[in-house]
Amino acid sequence: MSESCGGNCSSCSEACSERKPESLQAQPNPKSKIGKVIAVVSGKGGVGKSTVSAMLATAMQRTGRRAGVLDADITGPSIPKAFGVSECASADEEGIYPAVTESGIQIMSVNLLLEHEDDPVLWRGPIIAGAVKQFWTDVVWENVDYLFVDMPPGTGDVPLTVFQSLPVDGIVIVTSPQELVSMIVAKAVRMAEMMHVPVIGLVENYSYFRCPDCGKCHQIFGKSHLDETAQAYHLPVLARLPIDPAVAEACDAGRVESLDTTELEPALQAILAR
Ligand SMILES: Nc1ncnc2c1ncn2[C@@H]1O[C@H](COP(=O)(O)OP(=O)(O)OP(=O)(O)O)[C@@H](O)[C@H]1O
Repeated sequence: MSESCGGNCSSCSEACSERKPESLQAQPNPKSKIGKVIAVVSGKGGVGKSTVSAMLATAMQRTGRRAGVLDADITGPSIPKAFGVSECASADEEGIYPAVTESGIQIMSVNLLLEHEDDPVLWRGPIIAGAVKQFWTDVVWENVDYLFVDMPPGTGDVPLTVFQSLPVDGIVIVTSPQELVSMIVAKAVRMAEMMHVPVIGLVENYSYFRCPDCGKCHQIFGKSHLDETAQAYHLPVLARLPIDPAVAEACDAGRVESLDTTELEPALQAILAR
């Protein structure tokens, strides 16, 4: 240790034995109060990750706890539309305020900062990652018990930034039957291990379609391989959601909060057990 050591390793380049490992975690806005942070991830786009994030937040809000959704899917933001929120976020010298949905869920998305929601976001990776970090550091999350982070698909810049900068308490992996599920889960599990974040479990979307006439279930995308994968990685299957035209309609119409979330109850319980 140098004689002039002030105990601040971040402003010192000396490789002394007292050097403390630096945390890359960002401080939230001083006005924010956030309980647990749950990341919702998928291997590729379109498997229903945003829908599952929105439905989990809806289910959580229904328990009387306060939910929030941080839309980290900057180039494909779908959270405001699913909740039917179109007004811009407001801001003052204390920070940016999330939009609040009909049932009181706080949401923040790049779409709430754009003049027109159909404006494309043509930013490079580091800028996108920086914007997501700002959704943590600059946004005033008011007493959110569970903040769901709708991640962009895959393992790029943004997921890395989220796992390094936010204190993520657990990951929910969303898959679909037609994916190479074992590879997708393997990648997510490896990423979670490297980031020291526990995986809460797996949600399979588009699992089956129940015929409205005869009630028979059809596996439209073929046989699911989720059970074998879940066993191999010692992970629980938290839910299997059917292909349901009502889900697509509700999300398109901005009424995700009107959906029945009973099927997600085991996922909710597993999250609450964290
Ligand atoms: N179980 C379901 N039944 C019917 N439609 C669904 C279901 N889940 C999702 N959808 C619809 O599929 C579309 C894609 O879903 P969503 O946006 O949630 O996917 P995503 O994985 O978040 O995609 P991306 O990562 O590309 O944003 C949406 O229109 C949504 O309403």
